[in-house]
Amino acid sequence: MTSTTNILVVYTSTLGNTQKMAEAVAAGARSLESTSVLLREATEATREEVRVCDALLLGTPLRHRSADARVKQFIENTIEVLWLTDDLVGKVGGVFSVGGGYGNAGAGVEIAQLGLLAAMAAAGMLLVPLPKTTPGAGVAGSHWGAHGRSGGPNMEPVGITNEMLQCAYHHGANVARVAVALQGKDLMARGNQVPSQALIALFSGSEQL
Ligand SMILES: Cc1cc2nc3c(=O)[nH]c(=O)nc-3n(C[C@H](O)[C@H](O)[C@H](O)COP(=O)(O)O)c2cc1C
Repeated sequence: MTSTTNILVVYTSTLGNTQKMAEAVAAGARSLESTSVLLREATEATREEVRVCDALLLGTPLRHRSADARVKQFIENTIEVLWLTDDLVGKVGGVFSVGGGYGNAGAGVEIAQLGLLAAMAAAGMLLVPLPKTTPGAGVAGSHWGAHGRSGGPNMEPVGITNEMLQCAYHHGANVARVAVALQGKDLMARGNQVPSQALIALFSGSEQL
């Protein structure tokens, strides 16, 4: 009997574009037979949902060259605490984002995506990049993850394209494939000292660990 691989997709969205990317990412993860996929808004997702998943796909709208505050809050409430308890070591991670664009500097895509990946790396997660072989990568690949651009040349809202959604779909499928391949394996060395219960309690707030 094949076991189920749990994929958690977390995002936030105000205008709906990041939600579309998240739904495409989730559809890609669902395209594998042995996955169970949970799509959650960042303010709704719980620490327990993150603790029990095998892979986390985290998506954000860009806000002033950085992640949206709701996604940052999600990181503080979940990844940061589970970093202390080592519950995320060896889980698989991937990221996606949406921005309005504006400017050849990429409007902060790499900085924002790397910020999300840094939180995952600190927690010991295995990060899945976005190779340029990915369909749609020519318009929606940053190498770090899938990125949709919702704005036109003058920041007018034009929405994201099917090609961008296609890229998000394949990124979701890639992350899920890696998680399925690693299912049940514990590859990372252990044995370093864990933080004190007092420190864990200080960081963990009211939600039960
Ligand atoms: C206050 C504010 C700051 C923004 N900063 C950026 C930015 O730094 N880079 C960028 O590409 N887009 C930026 N945008 C554009 C949004 O990322 C874009 O509208 C995106 O589609 C929002 O995601 P949503 O459609 O899921 O709500 C900003 C939008 C707002 C309202």
